[in-house]
Amino acid sequence: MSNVAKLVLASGSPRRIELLQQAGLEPDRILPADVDETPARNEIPRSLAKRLSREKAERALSILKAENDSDDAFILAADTVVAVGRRVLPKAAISDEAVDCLQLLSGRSHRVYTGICVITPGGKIRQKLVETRLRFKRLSRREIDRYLESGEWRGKAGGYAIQGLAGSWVVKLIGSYTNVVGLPLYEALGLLAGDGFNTEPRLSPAAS
Ligand SMILES: Cc1cn([C@H]2C[C@H](O)[C@@H](COP(=O)(O)OP(=O)(O)OP(=O)(O)O)O2)c(=O)[nH]c1=O
Repeated sequence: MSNVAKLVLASGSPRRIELLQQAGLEPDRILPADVDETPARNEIPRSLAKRLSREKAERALSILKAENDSDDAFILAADTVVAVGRRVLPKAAISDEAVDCLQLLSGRSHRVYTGICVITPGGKIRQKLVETRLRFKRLSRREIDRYLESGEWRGKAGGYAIQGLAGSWVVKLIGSYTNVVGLPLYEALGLLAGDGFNTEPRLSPAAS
């Protein structure tokens, strides 16, 4: 199957680009879509992730439409939320926020939700919500302080990045690992393929 359609990733997250590349896909265009990520009153974490992924995809669509460039585009957007019960953890911007998150996650179970949204060239909207459950080991104050020095927490939901140092804190993970990093590959490719986008990897001979 050949692809005449193009893939537009509605995200500024380098992790999402890398994950798509890992699956052998290269977005034709990257269109970061800025949306207000504040949870609505009483909004539960899974609903937030789903709503924001759709808003990001719709924002990208309106940009493409304004440029008259939406006809052959599959738009893919995602939003990742880390939660303890109904509580949504912030995307840590300052170290105090990261400390609060890490103290809360220490020795506890939590969930990571990623909402994914695909808008097809015909304007169909497909959504999925993927959940991963994790448990971290207990973190000492010293471990948290060392982690802060790494800077890996910056801009990450829940104040950690599983693909870095925090990977060694995982006692248990149930579900999709790539979901935690920001884009559940199995489900995202499934949504794209379900509407006719060719998700076969574009292999380069030197790939290792
Ligand atoms: C929990 C976790 C999150 N993250 C990242 C993925 C996302 O980039 C970020 C969650 O924020 P998001 O709002 O989902 O994404 P973003 O603002 O970085 O990018 P965009 O809205 O443009 O798509 O946290 C990791 O990289 N590793 C992890 O282990």
